[in-house]
Amino acid sequence: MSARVPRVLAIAGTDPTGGAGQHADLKSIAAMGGYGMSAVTALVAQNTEGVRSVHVPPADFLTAQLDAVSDDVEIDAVKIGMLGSVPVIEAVAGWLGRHRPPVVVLDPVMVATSGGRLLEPDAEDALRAVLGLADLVTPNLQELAVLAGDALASSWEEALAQGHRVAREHGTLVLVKGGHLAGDRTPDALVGPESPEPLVAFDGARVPTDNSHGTGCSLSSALATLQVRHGDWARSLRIARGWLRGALERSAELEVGHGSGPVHHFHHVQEALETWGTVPERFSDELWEVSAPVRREIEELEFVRRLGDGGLEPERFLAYLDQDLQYLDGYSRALAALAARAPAEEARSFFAAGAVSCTETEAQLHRARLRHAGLEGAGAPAGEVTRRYTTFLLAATAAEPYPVGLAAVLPCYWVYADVGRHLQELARRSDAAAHPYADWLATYADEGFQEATRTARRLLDQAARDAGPAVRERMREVFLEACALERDFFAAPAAASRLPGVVAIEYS
Ligand SMILES: Nc1ncnc2c1ncn2[C@@H]1O[C@H](COP(=O)(O)OP(=O)(O)O)[C@@H](O)[C@H]1O
Ligand SMILES: Cc1ncc(COP(=O)(O)OP(=O)(O)O)c(N)n1
Repeated sequence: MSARVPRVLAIAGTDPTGGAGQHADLKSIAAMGGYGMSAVTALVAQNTEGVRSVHVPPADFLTAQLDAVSDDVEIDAVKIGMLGSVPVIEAVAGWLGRHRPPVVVLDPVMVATSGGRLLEPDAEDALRAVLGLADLVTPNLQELAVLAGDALASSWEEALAQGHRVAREHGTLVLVKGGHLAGDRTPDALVGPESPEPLVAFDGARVPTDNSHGTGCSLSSALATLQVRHGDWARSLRIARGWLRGALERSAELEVGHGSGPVHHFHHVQEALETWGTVPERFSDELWEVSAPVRREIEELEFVRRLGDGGLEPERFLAYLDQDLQYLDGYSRALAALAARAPAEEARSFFAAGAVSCTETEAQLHRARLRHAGLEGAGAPAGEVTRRYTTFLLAATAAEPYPVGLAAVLPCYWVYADVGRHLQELARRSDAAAHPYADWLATYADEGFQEATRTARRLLDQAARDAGPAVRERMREVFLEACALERDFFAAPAAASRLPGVVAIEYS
């Protein structure tokens, strides 16, 4: 199973009421955990009661949309819906010839259930001719009959036989769908070219609802997304069917339109949304808000601006590194003290690992860089700010309640990560041909560091939930004090003291 978010492109028509076409596709892709994109084949004036008119933009313009996406984005899957006309089919086939993504699902849309034609009659042959470009074709019963060149199947067995014929003729998988069967069952089956026996078949009781607008669109785009994740059509279909069933069952909650309404694509996250409304705001959000002025001051510091645009003198950078190395020594001890006092295993392991990483990973990086510049680490005495900051951290983590100690160490994760993002942005905007600190700035963006910041923040929120008002107030004070010390630390390399071996570098 792939853990990456599937990037799925829907090539389809529109539905301004949001229930079918690419609107349904985008919702379904997102509901299945994918990132949805869409290229418009046709603009359809329709609602839950029917199709009023169709406008098909020039096929060249569709090609331009498709190229714009594929020139920029790696596409994991494509879902093709309404194509409408021969030139559009040819444009999509031409593009697929140039950029075939790993998964292609084709829903051969011909007629909306509400009645309107969505494929010109003379385009049926052209549509048949491109079926072989897809990995999976998902016709409803009427579309299946047209593709098979047969009358509408009057039984499920007949539908399966038609599905097998289409699969064999075009060398693709066919999903035979029972949504339009008479009766109270809605089976679906995957049929391949080799055997008339379905590869997998599912059955279920029909959901008693008229809200089935866009079920075919939704199912096919969900399948495209899930297939990227699982690489197994049977598994993807089982998951998609379960989800779609819930979407049909909860469709009445939407109250959209007077006809056959849309399904509830996000029924499965509804509960989470309801809970979100009642979850108290995170304490860390409050801390972040009150620290905004200090963070702005940090961004405006000359040292930060010059580090970002690459114009910082190397000596000042080395002096900063030297002090940071000494700071790391104190920070590592503070994290170890916090680990010792952490009430639960997760926090204990997290801060203990942080203490080790300070000495084993980060300090080594600093030392290597200083060595590269001909300096051994910790050349200058600890500056006044370095001493003040580390003393403060050690006192907070050793002598104050655990939540307060946590509030003291958090800015070094969080403010540093935030400054890092700002520095990266400055570096992107700078016109320094070769940014002298690019590799250093890249370490700020390291995903491991960002993840550690998120964990530290979550642990603080946990600790704040269990703390009384007095401790929370103290957490606020200490957090702000640590932010101010972060600011002073970034400001210090502009001031005075001497790093041995470096020309007149001063550090306060
Ligand atoms: N009332 C219903 N209850 C349960 N499943 C349904 C219902 N209507 C459609 N489905 C399911 O929705 C999916 C789309 O099927 P179908 O309606 O046949 O296609 P289309 O929307 O393309 O006309 C299929 O998986 C089908 O089994
Ligand atoms: C723009 C557009 N594309 C496809 C359809 C048909 O949707 P489908 O999912 O096949 O479901 P029904 O609405 O026909 O049941 C559409 N209406 N519009």
